[in-house]
Amino acid sequence: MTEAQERDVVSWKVIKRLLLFIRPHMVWLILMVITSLVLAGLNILNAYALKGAIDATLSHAMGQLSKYLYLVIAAMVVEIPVSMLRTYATGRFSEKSLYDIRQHTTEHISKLPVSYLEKHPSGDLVSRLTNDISLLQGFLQGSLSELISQPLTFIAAVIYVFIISWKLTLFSIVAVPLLMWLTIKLSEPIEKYTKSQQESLSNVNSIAQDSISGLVVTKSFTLEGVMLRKYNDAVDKALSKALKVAKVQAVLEPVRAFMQMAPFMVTFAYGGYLAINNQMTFGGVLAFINLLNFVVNPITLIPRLISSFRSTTAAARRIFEVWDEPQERSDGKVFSVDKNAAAISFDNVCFSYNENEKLLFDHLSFEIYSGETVALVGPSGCGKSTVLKLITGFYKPTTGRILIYGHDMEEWSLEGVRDLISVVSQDTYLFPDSIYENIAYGKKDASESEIKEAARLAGIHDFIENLPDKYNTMVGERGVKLSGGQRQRIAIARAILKNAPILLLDEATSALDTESEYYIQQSLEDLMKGRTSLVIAHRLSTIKNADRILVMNNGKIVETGTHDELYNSDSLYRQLYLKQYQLDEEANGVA
Ligand SMILES: Nc1ncnc2c1ncn2[C@@H]1O[C@H](COP(=O)(O)OP(=O)(O)OP(=O)(O)O)[C@@H](O)[C@H]1O
Repeated sequence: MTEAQERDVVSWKVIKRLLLFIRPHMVWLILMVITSLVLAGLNILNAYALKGAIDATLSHAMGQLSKYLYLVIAAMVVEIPVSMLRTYATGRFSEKSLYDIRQHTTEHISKLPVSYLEKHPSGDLVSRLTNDISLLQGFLQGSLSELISQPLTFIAAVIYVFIISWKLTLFSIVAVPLLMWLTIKLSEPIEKYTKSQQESLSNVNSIAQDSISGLVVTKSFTLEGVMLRKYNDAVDKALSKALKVAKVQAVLEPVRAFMQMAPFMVTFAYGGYLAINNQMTFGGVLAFINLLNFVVNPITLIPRLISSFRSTTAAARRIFEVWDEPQERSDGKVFSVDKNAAAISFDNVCFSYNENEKLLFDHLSFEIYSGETVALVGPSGCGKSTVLKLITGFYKPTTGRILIYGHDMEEWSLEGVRDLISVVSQDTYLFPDSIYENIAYGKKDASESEIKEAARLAGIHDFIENLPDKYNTMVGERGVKLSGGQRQRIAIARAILKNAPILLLDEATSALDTESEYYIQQSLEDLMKGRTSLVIAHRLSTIKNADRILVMNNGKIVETGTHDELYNSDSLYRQLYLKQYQLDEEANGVA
């Protein structure tokens, strides 16, 4: 099989998969095709009536003429409801199918593992959801029904023109197969170009999204020019691919125009000759010319249909790539919380993000008991945040086990584990929604009083009440209208509302100034009461009160103890503490 043939087989497989997915709406597609065929049939009927009417007029047969007139009126009466039905069926089929495709894609994305989401720019996924789905839209709204109905119309029209005059038919469409072959060959690169054009557009989207979400940083470092250049480079690449597609389409245009005009030129010349020599009636020639549209149009549509088919295949493949990504597992059980067992236990856990890479955790073992507050410290990059990603099941240990309340993580359902955990991190994400909703996300079906109580405990209620829209105040993407401390408090209120037994704090106060940090620390300490807490603190001064401090280095726990125990010994903790103290002093001195 040649490369081109292999590509065609793959393309058909992609279209077959698309059609199988949207088969619940096939009845509307079938209706769309049937109504298109009826309309085509009516056009042929009109051509037949035209032929009859002209021949009747030329032979002064009044009775015959009125018979054909009634036929045209009857055709019109049928045509009106049928075209209405066709328009509705087209809309219903395409919109319902697109709805399903969007739903399935979004749902699949929401179930993708964090490892996939961390490796793929979100702009790329957004682009697949928007640009690629728009390409499918064009196909489903028009090209697909044409792809099915036009060949049928063509066959019906060819049969009728053959009946009128087989000689004229052969003469007029003799060059068409050659032109069709030429079209198919010329349009082959379109699929490849469209795929890379869509990939470039994804890149444009990613850069745009990153630039917008990082706008504050961009401006503060006066990097607008750099970002703009990056963006323009990406747009230029997408443009050059788009122009390549346009070039191929432009080359196809003269072929299309020739395919459209040539049969008419032949018919005028040869049909006129046959009529003058009484081998055909004038009505027959006129009907032939009229019907020729139904022979020629499907053929001239071929370049556009092939081009649409190829673009659609490229877009569908990009969407299926997402569908084929393995989802997070959804099996496992929900166990009851056994407070006698360690809440979290790492048993000889080995882990690295990428295969063949040095182990980040090398037989890491520790336990955190129910009700304990444990701090995890260690040099930057030693894997503290990764410990949290393993506890929340975002990543799996390469070897070893993680136990939650005595049960292997592998036996737990991931949702079950996550329901037991509240995470508050320095990178507080607020949804582009109201403050009320942002807190309410902590608990399904939370009542208004519960939400306000959580806000009160987080020390943010009074602030919210003083806002013009109070709890209905909208927070922009990432909560740009709020200070770091206010965002942090909303996140804490959300965690309070969730009321999970395990609390994971990932440098939750590191982004705040000392004063805000002090107040938030109070709220966090309230939140920690009666829960099992694992705290990663950037500022070691904030974890002095932890029941135990685990010091991690080179993938293992190297020291364990209270602040006093560790500080008063010759420990890595003491070194880290003193170094930070020195850095803080220097920073304050500069300030
Ligand atoms: N998704 C990822 N894919 C590949 N490597 C990663 C990923 N996330 C983190 N790493 C790497 O794993 C190592 C540990 O990262 P982690 O964020 O867990 O460290 P940390 O101790 O929390 O660091 P810090 O104190 O600086 O926040 C780092 O070398 C980091 O580059």
